[in-house]
Amino acid sequence: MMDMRAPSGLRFMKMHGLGNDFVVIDSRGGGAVTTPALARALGDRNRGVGFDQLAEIRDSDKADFALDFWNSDGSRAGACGNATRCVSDYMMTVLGRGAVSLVTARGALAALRRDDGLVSVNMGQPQTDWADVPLARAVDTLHLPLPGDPVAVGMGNPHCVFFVPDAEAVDLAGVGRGHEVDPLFPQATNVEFASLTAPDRLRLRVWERGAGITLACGSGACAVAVAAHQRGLTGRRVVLDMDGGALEIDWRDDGVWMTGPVAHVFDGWLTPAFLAAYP
Ligand SMILES: N[C@@H](CCC[C@H](N)C(=O)O)C(=O)O
Repeated sequence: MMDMRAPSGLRFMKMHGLGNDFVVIDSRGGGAVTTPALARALGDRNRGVGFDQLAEIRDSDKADFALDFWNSDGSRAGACGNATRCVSDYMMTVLGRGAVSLVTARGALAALRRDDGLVSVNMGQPQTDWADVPLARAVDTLHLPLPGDPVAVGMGNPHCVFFVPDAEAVDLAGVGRGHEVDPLFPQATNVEFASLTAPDRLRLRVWERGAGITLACGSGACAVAVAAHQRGLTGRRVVLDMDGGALEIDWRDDGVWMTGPVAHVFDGWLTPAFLAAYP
């Protein structure tokens, strides 16, 4: 019988930000362990643990830690705002601090815990040039040549933002995948449908690249806030109401700040047998 007091295998943490859920592996002090096959297997909600994204914490000589992101289909993601907030909160506890620095594929980021317990991350400046999103050819990112007149914004990952009269009425499951793989986005894209509900508030529903419909998307919320301001719909500070709850976005001179709740739900151990099956 397995001794539950002395688990073997690989430890993981299960976290979420507004229901956007994550498996987090802390690989500091060792080598990276995630492969596309392991991410896909772990992301399976029936045969694995299940998650929208996997985040792997690694050592960094430039910041407190580095973070790599994987989607549940096994693909890599350059940014994940909600996982960044969750892992930063964990690292602030580990390091006994109220603020941390980190490095992701997009570069150096900073996070802090506010007095009200909510966690903020500076996601950096948005990428509004077509080549940086990236798009397949030179077009106006504020008015893409696609039906629905969407906006393209990069937040370290690509976003295609549609402003619609009523986000609730969109058949997200029906149209999401088609937009995700639109040839204008050579690396595919996250897809957002947003409607203005107040001068500083939007309702947002998200189809994520590599994960499908999720309850919330941090980088998506940032992209929508940037697009809404660029289109003259809002100021620089807005609240985004998603299926899993609300995020505050503030596009400041030093970058796009995102603030919201985080949750560390449980820890577990991946068995040696599971790990051996998905090298
Ligand atoms: N949930 C995330 C975004 C995750 C990455 C995305 N699916 C991609 O492939 O770019 C967030 O909170 O930002």
